[in-house]
Formats: sequence, structure tokens, C-alpha cells
Amino acid sequence: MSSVTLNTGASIPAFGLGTWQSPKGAVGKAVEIAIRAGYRHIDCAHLYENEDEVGEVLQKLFKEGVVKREDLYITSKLSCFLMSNKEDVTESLTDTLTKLQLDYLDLYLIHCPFAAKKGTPFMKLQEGIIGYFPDMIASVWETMEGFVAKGLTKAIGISNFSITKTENLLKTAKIVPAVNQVECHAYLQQTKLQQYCKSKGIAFEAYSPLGSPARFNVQPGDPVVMEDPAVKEIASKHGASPAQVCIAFLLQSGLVVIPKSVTESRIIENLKATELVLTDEEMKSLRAIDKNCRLLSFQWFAPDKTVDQIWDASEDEAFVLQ
Ligand SMILES: NC(=O)C1=CN([C@@H]2O[C@H](COP(=O)(O)OP(=O)(O)OC[C@H]3O[C@@H](n4cnc5c(N)ncnc54)[C@H](OP(=O)(O)O)[C@@H]3O)[C@@H](O)[C@H]2O)C=CC1
Ligand SMILES: CC1=C(/C=C/C(C)=C/C=C/C(C)=C/C=O)C(C)(C)CCC1
Repeated sequence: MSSVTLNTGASIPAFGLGTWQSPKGAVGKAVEIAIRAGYRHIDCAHLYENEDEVGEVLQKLFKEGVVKREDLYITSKLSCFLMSNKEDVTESLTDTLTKLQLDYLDLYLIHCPFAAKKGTPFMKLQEGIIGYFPDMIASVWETMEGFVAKGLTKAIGISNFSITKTENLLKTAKIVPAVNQVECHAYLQQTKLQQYCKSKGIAFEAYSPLGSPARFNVQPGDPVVMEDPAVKEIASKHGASPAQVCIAFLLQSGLVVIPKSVTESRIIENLKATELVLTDEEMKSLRAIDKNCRLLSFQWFAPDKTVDQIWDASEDEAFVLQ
């Protein structure tokens, strides 16, 4: 399977399994199916509230000799509720390592540049929002640099950072982020952010590569990337599924891609997309369907800001679904 070389010198498998909204009772099974089938990269987060079940299944697979820790690439992310001080940031990582039953992560990301008050119930998130503060991010980053020094994570990175917010971070960072994980699919191709990340040596990770069809804020009439005529046409030419075309498009663009599924047949189907080779012509027609359409606005993290302000939209003038 192809991989991307990070600015640390390590490689990240270009294809991995997402676990957001993978419910307890299903996420462990999904991770087990995935690893047995050949996945070697799992994308986790404190916020997903399912890391304990992922940890149990990893332990089981290690004990059975199915896979070794060093052959897996495990990412997790700092909770937005635990960003206000060094103790909270350390608590988030420690809690994740305990739940995943691991000594170290391969990659630890700031989940998003916005913070929320510790203890806020997730369902009342809007009541606990603090916002985006460059100074807070700078000190979170300093703490995370300490995690690398202590061997608690091999690399650190960011998620949901615009060019402006990344530039702010780079003013004080001693370690350049290894990765920026952001929404990216055929309807939000993020070419400008991709170019910027490349220029800084930051690898680009595409989340919601299938257009996150079951996201909590989905509305009737929203554009559906897997139903795009160009995607469907290319899929039928290859005897492939639209999901496979969406994944192959991003992989062939040199990105890291982490589709989520808890359905056995889809977990396997998505893995097979790593073998699908699209022609230059097909890549060109997929590049042409970009709508600059953001599906996860993150506005709940900054209700006082417009969605354009949240994403520093002058950078990309994204059309955003509210
Ligand atoms: N850093 C961040 O802020 C974010 C990170 N992420 C990460 O990226 C991962 C992927 O993004 P996500 O938003 O989950 O969305 P995806 O674009 O990966 O879509 C997942 C959805 O598509 C369905 N699906 C999966 N495979 C297929 C297929 N072959 N055919 C048809 N439908 C399919 C899944 O259903 P089912 O499971 O029922 O099979 C699920 O409902 C997340 O799980 C998470 O790890 C995502 C959002 C934000
Ligand atoms: C506003 C809001 C919600 C918040 C959703 C959030 C904050 C989702 C964050 C998703 C992330 C960060 C995903 C990927 O990594 C709830 C709880 C659904 C309830 C309804 C209102």
C-alpha cells in the first residue's frame, strides 16, 4: 500500500480507517475487520468517545499475533474541551493512551483550532465555546512538542487549520506540523490549502473523503459527491463503486485518505480502492467537479463568527453549507 513521507522522515500509510460516529458495539468489530483485511492506519480522536473499544481490539490483535504495534499507524487528536492549560492537554493525551492501551501514538493532532470549556456536555457544546486564540494554540503546541520529546507520540500535527491559522502557529512552533487533516473530497478539493501545505512540508490528510453522507448536519438537497454523474460514470467504466472512485481520486492526488465505515463489505470495498488506477483524463474530469463546498462548517465552535471568518475564506472563498 502506498505511503506518504512526513517531515519527520517517517511514513504514514496513505489509506486508513476513520472512526468518527462509529458507535461503541460496532467500532471494535470495524477495526478488527479492517486490520485483518490489511488496513494499517486507524484515525481516532478523544472526541469520538470510542477509543476504549478500539484499544480493546488492538490488544486482542496484538496478543493473537495478527499485527505488531510497530506495523500500525495510530493517530489521535486533542479534545477541544482540554486546550486551556498544560494539565488539560496532558490529560487528553494520557486519557487517549490509556483507552487505546498504547505506550505511544504515531501522530497526535490538535483536533481543531477552537477551544471549548472543560466539562461542557458535548450535546451543549455551543454553551461552552471559548473560541480561537492564537496564544492558546501556541502554548498547546509547546506542550505537544514536549510529548514528542517524551516519546509519547512520534509526530504532531494539526486539523481544521486554514493557511492563516497555520501561519500563526508557525510563528512560534519549534516543530513544523507533520500533517494538516482537513475536509477534502471531490466537491471541496482545497487546492490552495494543499499547495500551501506542500510548500511548508506539511502532509495533507483528507477527511470525509466520501462527503460524510451520515454527518449530523446533513440536509435534504445538499450536494452528494458519491452521486455526482462524473463519479458514477468513471465508476461504471471501471466496474468500481462511486466510493472507490472518490477514494482513488484523492490517493492518486498524493493525499492521505481516511474513509470511515462500520460495514464489513464497505470496509473491504474501500480498501480495494487502493488498487484502482484512474487515467489522466479521469483525474482531469474529477478535478473539474470541485464546488468549493464545505460540508462540516464548524460554526458551532464560533457562533459569533461567520463561516467565512471561521475558515479565513478570503483564502479560498469556500461555498459553505450552513
Ligand atoms: N479532524 C476532523 O475534524 C474530522 C476528521 N474526520 C475523520 O475522517 C473520517 C472519515 O470522514 P467521515 O466524516 O466519517 O465521512 P466519510 O466521507 O468517510 O463517509 C463515511 C460514511 O460513508 C459511508 N460509507 C463508507 N464506505 C462506503 C461505501 N463504500 N459506499 C457507500 N457508503 C459508504 C459510511 O457508512 P457505514 O459506516 O454505515 O458503512 C459513513 O456513513 C472520520 O471517521 C474521522 O476519522 C472526519 C470529520 C472531521
Ligand atoms: C452543534 C451540535 C452538535 C455538535 C457537533 C459537533 C461539534 C461535531 C463535531 C464533529 C467533529 C469534530 C468531527 C470530526 O472529527 C451536536 C452535538 C451534534 C448536537 C447538535 C448541535
